[in-house]
Amino acid sequence: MAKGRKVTIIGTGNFGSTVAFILAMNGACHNVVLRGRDVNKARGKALDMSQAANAARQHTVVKAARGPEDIAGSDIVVITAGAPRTPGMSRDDLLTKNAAIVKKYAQEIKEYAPESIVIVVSNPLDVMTYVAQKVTGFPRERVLGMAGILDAARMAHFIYEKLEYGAGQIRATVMGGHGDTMVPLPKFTTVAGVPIEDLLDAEQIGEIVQKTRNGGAEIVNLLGDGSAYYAPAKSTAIMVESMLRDTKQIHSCAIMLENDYGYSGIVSGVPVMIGAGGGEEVIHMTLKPLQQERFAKSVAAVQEMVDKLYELKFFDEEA
Ligand SMILES: NC(=O)c1ccc[n+]([C@@H]2O[C@H](COP(=O)([O-])OP(=O)(O)OC[C@H]3O[C@@H](n4cnc5c(N)ncnc54)[C@H](O)[C@@H]3O)[C@@H](O)[C@H]2O)c1
Ligand SMILES: O=C(O)C[C@H](O)C(=O)O
Repeated sequence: MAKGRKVTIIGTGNFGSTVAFILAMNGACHNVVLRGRDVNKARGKALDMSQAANAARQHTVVKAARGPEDIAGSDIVVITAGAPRTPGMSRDDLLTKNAAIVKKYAQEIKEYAPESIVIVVSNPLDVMTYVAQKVTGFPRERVLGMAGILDAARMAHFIYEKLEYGAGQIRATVMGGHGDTMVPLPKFTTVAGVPIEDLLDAEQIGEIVQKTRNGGAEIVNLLGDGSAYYAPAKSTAIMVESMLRDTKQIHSCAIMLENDYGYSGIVSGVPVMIGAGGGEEVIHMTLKPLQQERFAKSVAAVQEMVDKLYELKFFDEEA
């Protein structure tokens, strides 16, 4: 029998479970594997989702990993393990805690699924993507971070709130890091092809940009005990399905920059063409000086956290 496509989700909390559920409901692949700290919990969720797939007449089977060896043969591995922030915290406050978790699982992926494509979602997203790329040593096209699709979806929603029309037709663009310095790009944003600058005034657009930057924190404050997961999980599933179906569509993703937008050796969010090979090509847009300046600020914020990890000797073999 031909080998089916296999997607492993590491971390079976709110985010990981929701990504797995979306993939199972869409029949995105043959196998979804849940790798969690608590094997019985992962088994319970896997059974529940496999039964849901049957109800949906889908062929996807969800299984729990009993140990790291069960991730072998994965086409794609999504790392969702890590603490979420709670009210009053910034994503950056999760740096050292989540870096250790991502490092552990990146080592596991390197050993057991060396041919896989890795999608990182744990926060702070850009630094965790950097950690996963350095620890696995995979080429940059096989280590991507998910954030830009989510941030653009939020921006689209806030545009809809102002306009009260156009839902589903709004194409927003956000680049830069997934933090307070992210760079929403109104000049690359349209409603059914109409530039938003023809529909909203500068003050309204400024409010949308600010709401987009604050989109994650708004939900953290409302939930009280964790962060958003429905829109993040759907955004991740879009990336997974783009790879499985080799769509070659462009999405904003975090990737190690190599002579892109004036930077090398640091991760940030940029438009990437996604296909069967992962992030197959970084797409270069012409930025205006103010946009370039904002992007530079965002890259510098990520670089600062990466430097902190080097100061802590985090990347040394024995650390
Ligand atoms: N990139 C994005 O846009 C985005 C969006 C939402 C959430 N996130 C991030 O995703 C991560 C997960 O969020 P969530 O809502 O699923 O949180 P959650 O608390 O529901 O689940 C966290 C998962 O990580 C695992 N985990 C925690 N500590 C661990 C450790 N020391 N070792 C191994 N596993 C450990 C838990 O067992 C659980 O499975 C967080 O870091 C959050 O900030 C990112
Ligand atoms: O805001 C968070 O901490 C989680 C995530 O990065 C988000 O944007 O929803």
